[in-house]
Amino acid sequence: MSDLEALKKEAAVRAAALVESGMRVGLGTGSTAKYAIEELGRRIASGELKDIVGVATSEASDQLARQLGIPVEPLDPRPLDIAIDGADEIDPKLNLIKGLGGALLREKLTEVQARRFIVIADHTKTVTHLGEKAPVPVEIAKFGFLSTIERLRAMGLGGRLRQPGAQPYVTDNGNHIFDAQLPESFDPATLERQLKGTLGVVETGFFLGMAERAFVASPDEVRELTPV
Ligand SMILES: O=C(CO)[C@H](O)[C@H](O)COP(=O)(O)O
Repeated sequence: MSDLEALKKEAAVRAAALVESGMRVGLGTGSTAKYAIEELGRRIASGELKDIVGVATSEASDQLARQLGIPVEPLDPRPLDIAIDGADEIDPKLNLIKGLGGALLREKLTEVQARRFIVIADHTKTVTHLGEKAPVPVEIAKFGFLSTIERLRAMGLGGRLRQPGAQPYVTDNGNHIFDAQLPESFDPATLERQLKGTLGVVETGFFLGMAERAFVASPDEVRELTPV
């Protein structure tokens, strides 16, 4: 395991330690969230955790959780006790960019319902301002997606349709993703509102004011961050 992977796992184990028997838990998506799901599976297998219910934010996490003996249920209106997930960027207020893994819609639907939303990451994900390193993924309806992209470009956004191969990327919800390059200076909440008001946009990768704390692992220590 590389040093970076070891750091991601360390952050994930710290977050998974917050899960107690009987909790309903939002299960994130991505390479860091995978370590948290594995740790929950380990704690269940050892008898340390009982009666956990997971709500998975992607088909991949659903499958992994079931393989590890974590009971999985669909999202319903009941609150979740906790949700644990990775992020692509984390600013000092714990505003996030998420969705480079493509699961932003189910992640936001799940994590907004969690009493505690805990972010896990290695130190490369921390930024001073959102957009420093990552684009913001914007999930857009497949129908008319080129027209939606025109509307996004007309707002002054650069970026491109996510297309890893011959065909555009398709999310678990059957939509496409436009990875929008963010301007030098912008207000995330204003841009989020504008994007959500744009015809064809399903959801954005801005997760603003949602995270309670983050476990961020650096080579020296795991730092526990709360919004500044
Ligand atoms: O938002 C996500 C998936 O939609 C992931 O949480 C995010 O991309 C971070 O992934 P990783 O832990 O693999 O760096």
